[in-house]
Amino acid sequence: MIQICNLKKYFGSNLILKDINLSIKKGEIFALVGHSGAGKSTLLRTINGLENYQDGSVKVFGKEIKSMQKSQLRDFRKKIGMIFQHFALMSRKTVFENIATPLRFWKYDKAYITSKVNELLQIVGLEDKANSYPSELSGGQKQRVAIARALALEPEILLSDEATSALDPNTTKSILELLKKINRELGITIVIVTHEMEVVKSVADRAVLLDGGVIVNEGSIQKLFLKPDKNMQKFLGEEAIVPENGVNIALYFPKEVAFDCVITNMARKLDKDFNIVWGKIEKLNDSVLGHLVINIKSEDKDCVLEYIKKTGVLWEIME
Ligand SMILES: Nc1ncnc2c1ncn2[C@@H]1O[C@H](COP(=O)(O)OP(=O)(O)OP(=O)(O)O)[C@@H](O)[C@H]1O
Repeated sequence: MIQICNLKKYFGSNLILKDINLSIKKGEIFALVGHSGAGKSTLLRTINGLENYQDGSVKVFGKEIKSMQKSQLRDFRKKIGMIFQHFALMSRKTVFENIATPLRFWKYDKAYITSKVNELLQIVGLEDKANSYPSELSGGQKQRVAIARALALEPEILLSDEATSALDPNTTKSILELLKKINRELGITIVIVTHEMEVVKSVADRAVLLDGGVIVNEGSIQKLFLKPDKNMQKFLGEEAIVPENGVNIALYFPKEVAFDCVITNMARKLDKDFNIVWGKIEKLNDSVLGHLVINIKSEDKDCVLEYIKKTGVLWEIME
């Protein structure tokens, strides 16, 4: 659905996106992740033609954005909704009118607008706020209005630029649930820009990690988080503090073995002592992942590794 090849984007003489390659499938929730200034928003905005690009290709629905005429671009943008961190609502208009704005622009008839806006209010759970003004709403409610407005023209893609960054954790959770519902029930492909790991973990199917305009990691959420590589570890700020004696082994439990009693079975079978240095279990989208670091005596290394290899648990020696 979205195909980006060898994309280069300059602002003046500064190269901001450096040879980006990625492809986003229909129906996915895809995240562009990275620290501030990594180029996430710029990359997102090339997808709906809000930013131009100097080199490479950005194809959406099979069409190259750079080669679209103005009128083609207008029709194309109709199929792509967008939401922002600060909602971008019109303060002098009611919730109803905010949501109706794109429909009025495209000159839909009155009856259709009324029924469409009411349907959208129901989807986002704001049936009782049609006549309220944005200033009378909480942050989460404002974002719901913005989502309803973004869905008004029945887009195939929804772009979300830090849509939950200004919200508290509980509101973030409810907005993410809404985005998941929209993805699942309306079949809309969603591309999310975020610097919040919790957002990526709870909704995305796949992600790319951007650093200085370069994709430094990519793949399914399970792949990125199950056994984070050096780039992911740096981004996550996870600095493992481990004992200096013996051998430290990091264990990663994929969902297939997440609930197996691997460690207690190993201790019983091998009759070896080990320390648990640290561990965590977390929810990734709809699956569960465990991560544990153990410390063993150097002389036990071979037999412990031999045992672990048979369990399906991923492992690495921490140097
Ligand atoms: N209109 C612009 N003109 C010049 N430089 C820009 C413009 N927009 C963005 N940049 C620069 O491009 C780089 C990437 O910005 P971008 O907003 O895409 O990053 P980001 O990863 O989305 O970060 P943030 O979350 O802080 O917005 C930054 O160095 C920024 O200063």
